[in-house]
Amino acid sequence: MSDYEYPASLTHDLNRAELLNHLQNRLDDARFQHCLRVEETARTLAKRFGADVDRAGLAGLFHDYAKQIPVADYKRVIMEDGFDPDLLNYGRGVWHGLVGTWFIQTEVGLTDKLVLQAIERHTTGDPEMTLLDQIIFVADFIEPARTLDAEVAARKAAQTDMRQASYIELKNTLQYLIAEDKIVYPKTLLTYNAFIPKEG
Ligand SMILES: Nc1ncnc2c1ncn2[C@@H]1O[C@H](COP(=O)(O)OP(=O)(O)O)[C@@H](O)[C@H]1O
Repeated sequence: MSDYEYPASLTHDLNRAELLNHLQNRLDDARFQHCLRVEETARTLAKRFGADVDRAGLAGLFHDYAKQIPVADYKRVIMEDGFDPDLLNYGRGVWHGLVGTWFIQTEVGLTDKLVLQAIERHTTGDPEMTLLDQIIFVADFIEPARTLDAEVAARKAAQTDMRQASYIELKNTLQYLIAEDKIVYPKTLLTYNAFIPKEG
């Protein structure tokens, strides 16, 4: 198993064992293992594209911290802590990124804005996604346990082109949501428009 330590400036002095303990308090083992794989994948992508490896690893490790928090807790935080009430029309799939960072700040104490932003954007995307944001967005989609056609195609694209890899993921997510008659958080559509390859 990987054993990366992160700079105290990013973790507020939490060592790796303490970080993993926080994750394991909130996640079942399958989801925890996924987080470790996304950490590894994010670090690889960050090295490949010259992004901040520690921020990528830490954001990858914590991206799904809030994935299994009870719906009632989310609803309370959305209603009481200044979130857009429109979020109540969506579910945990959308909340664990956009609202999940509230739990990460409150319970773990991580405060690095770039790490939190990458986690915030990892599910819905954002038209303004930075390279670090794209790395977390894509790492979640191409970690080694992902084997669907679109995931394999995105992994191949991510050898050279993070915007193309992000685009493949965005297209797949929208196709999936529509095929399954699921509600679409509109920011993903705006992100798709921003990432669609330009002609010529
Ligand atoms: N724009 C969106 N609107 C509604 N649901 C979405 C949107 N984008 C992603 N989702 C759904 O949210 C869930 C969590 O997505 P994601 O974070 O990518 O998966 P995971 O956390 O399992 O790696 C998935 O079911 C996904 O289809």
